[in-house]
Amino acid sequence: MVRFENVGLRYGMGPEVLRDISFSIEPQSFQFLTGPSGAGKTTLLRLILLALKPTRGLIDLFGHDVNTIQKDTLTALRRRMGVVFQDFRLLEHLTTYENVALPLRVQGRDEASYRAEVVELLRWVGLGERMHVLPPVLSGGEKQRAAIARALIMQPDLLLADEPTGNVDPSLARRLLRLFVELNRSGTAIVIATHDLALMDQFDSARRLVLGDGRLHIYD
Ligand SMILES: Nc1ncnc2c1ncn2[C@@H]1O[C@H](COP(=O)(O)OP(=O)(O)OP(=O)(O)O)[C@@H](O)[C@H]1O
Repeated sequence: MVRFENVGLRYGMGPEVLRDISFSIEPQSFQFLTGPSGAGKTTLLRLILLALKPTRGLIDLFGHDVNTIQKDTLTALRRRMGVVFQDFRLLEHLTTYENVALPLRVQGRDEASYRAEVVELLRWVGLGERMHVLPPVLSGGEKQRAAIARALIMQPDLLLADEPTGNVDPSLARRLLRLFVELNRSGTAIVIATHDLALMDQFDSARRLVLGDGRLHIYD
């Protein structure tokens, strides 16, 4: 579903942050993306999300070359990807329920057609009791799970999560990992960017994409 061939990226006139990156993400696969701080994990995720264009090389996303993609195709491809940002990006004036339902509302869907779906997803992430409160009242871990639910409501083919356990204690990190593994078993491809070694060790059969010095090393 994602293929990079000799991709390079530099910001403005700066040095190349990513150099000759080649790899693929297969449907229903699970991988960690890791490497030291500043290695380019977020940059790589932003390339997949079409938030950045490569300076050189080829990126193929769901069978489309991102360099020649039309704007309407771009929107359709973005919809196939769910993303959990490092800083959650929840809207503070909307309840947990409303935040998670927002992508559906934006699509113009009628609330009656999705209410049960949103409630079920919120229960699945353990926020059944917190759906009517505003984000400032949620704990870090609850915000994290709300952000995950919002990324999942559109049933993406690919879920990208940037440091999803960065702000939670180890026991919640384990629960979140179980959530991602369960989701993967139901068919979603997953990329988790993290430098949490303990987290990766809990799922050591997962593929590891390791960034360092602008290059990518793959451990299957
Ligand atoms: N908008 C930008 N403009 C210029 N340089 C940038 C920009 N964003 C990131 N960089 C640089 O690109 C490099 C890679 O950054 P990136 O955020 O992708 O790394 P990371 O591996 O996600 O780091 P962390 O683990 O700390 O989040 C860093 O040297 C960073 O300073």
